[in-house]
Amino acid sequence: MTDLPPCQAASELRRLTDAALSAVAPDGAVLRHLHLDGGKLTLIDESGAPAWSGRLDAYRRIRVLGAGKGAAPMAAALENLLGDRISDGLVIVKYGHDLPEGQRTRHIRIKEGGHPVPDEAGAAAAGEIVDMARDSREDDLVLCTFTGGASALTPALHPEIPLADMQRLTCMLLECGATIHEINTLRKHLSRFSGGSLVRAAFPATVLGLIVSDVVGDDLDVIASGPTVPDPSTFADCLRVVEHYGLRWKMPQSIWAHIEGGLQGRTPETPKADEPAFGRVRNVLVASVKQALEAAADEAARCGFVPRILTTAMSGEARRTAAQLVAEARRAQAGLRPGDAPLCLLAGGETTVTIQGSGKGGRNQEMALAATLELADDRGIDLICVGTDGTDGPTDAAGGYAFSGDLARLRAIGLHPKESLDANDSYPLLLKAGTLLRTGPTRTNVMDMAIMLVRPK
Ligand SMILES: O=C(O)C(=O)CO
Repeated sequence: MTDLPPCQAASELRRLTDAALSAVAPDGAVLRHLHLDGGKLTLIDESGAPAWSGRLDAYRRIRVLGAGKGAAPMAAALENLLGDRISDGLVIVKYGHDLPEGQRTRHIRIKEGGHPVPDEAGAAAAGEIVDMARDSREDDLVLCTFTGGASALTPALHPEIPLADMQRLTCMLLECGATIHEINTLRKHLSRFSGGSLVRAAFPATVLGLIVSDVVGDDLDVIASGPTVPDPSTFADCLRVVEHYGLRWKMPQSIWAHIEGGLQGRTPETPKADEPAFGRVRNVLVASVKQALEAAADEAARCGFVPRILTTAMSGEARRTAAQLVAEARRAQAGLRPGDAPLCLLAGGETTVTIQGSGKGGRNQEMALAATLELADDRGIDLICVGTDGTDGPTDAAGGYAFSGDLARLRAIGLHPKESLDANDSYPLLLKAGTLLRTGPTRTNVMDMAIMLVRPK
């Protein structure tokens, strides 16, 4: 692998990225929102105000239940905070996302399951969590930790739906272009875990939900399919998704029969906001891409840049979004005079890639490659595109860099950026160019970030 181009921008961009990632580490996020003071536990909401507090000795049992790619460090943080006061717990993570040896939890079991396609291990563990929730009493406190990835990890399916059918439906949903809101509308109606069902199972216990967002808009009912959140969606919404993507005659019969049962009032709806169990629940968003961008912006200001957050809802086809970001950077640059402080423009969200080729890459790598092509004749604009979970697409990279004027160098070393982009083959090119970003798995997930540094021409 070639070394990174000798570019100050690369180390500046990496520094801002690291600041952003540490701000949304899920363990730190838990500890910012739960305080223990003289036996009194307080949950702090998004605005910094107390959302709930209670004395630990008022509870017979304190249990931790959760799922998601970043749920293990959250569980560890709860154990560090509450120690032996935690009676037991079970958290499901994606394979490979358990805690490292030596940092394992003592009271909370961590089990691994399949993601993005659910598997037997996830189904068994999710069923076990639902059973634990059901076993709750009024004097139990249930602490729930959820991050992205949890929906696939918790297929506690209604009994008439075989796991193989859910696996087939998951593949169909992932391939048809459905949004996460649409996919999770279906998931919420198929699992006894999701769409507020965990709260229904745990009633009359007190439930505190600690949630890390990997969803544009941070809708709590959508993140992880909202196990502790009332479900505003209905079976009629499921039907709309099924019809919109032409799935009615392709989808497994058992799943259609379940939805049809719901439409005809034979299958009960998911729990809604007026269900009494939600009177005993507090949910708090403990980390989101907004916090990540704010931390990067603060670090940028410390480094002498004038930061500006463009959006926390970046979306669209990766290569087009990259072009829009570059256009925004050029507009900002046009307003700079020599000697002005450089700018740092930040965007968070999640783009998509319509796959046309058979190459290797991910959303962020495609954005970086598309931006490199865009920036051929520019000067003073550099950017980084980062998947905050550290694994962009099916690769071991988190994303990539794009430096203005770098295209000529890439061509000189025999690379063909346009052809690689068209083949969705960004990974090998960025690797050879030395512009691939590798962070390793970060154990958090607040979607993607693009950070641009803009200097006067
Ligand atoms: O539902 C999930 O598991 C997601 O990844 C989105 O939060």
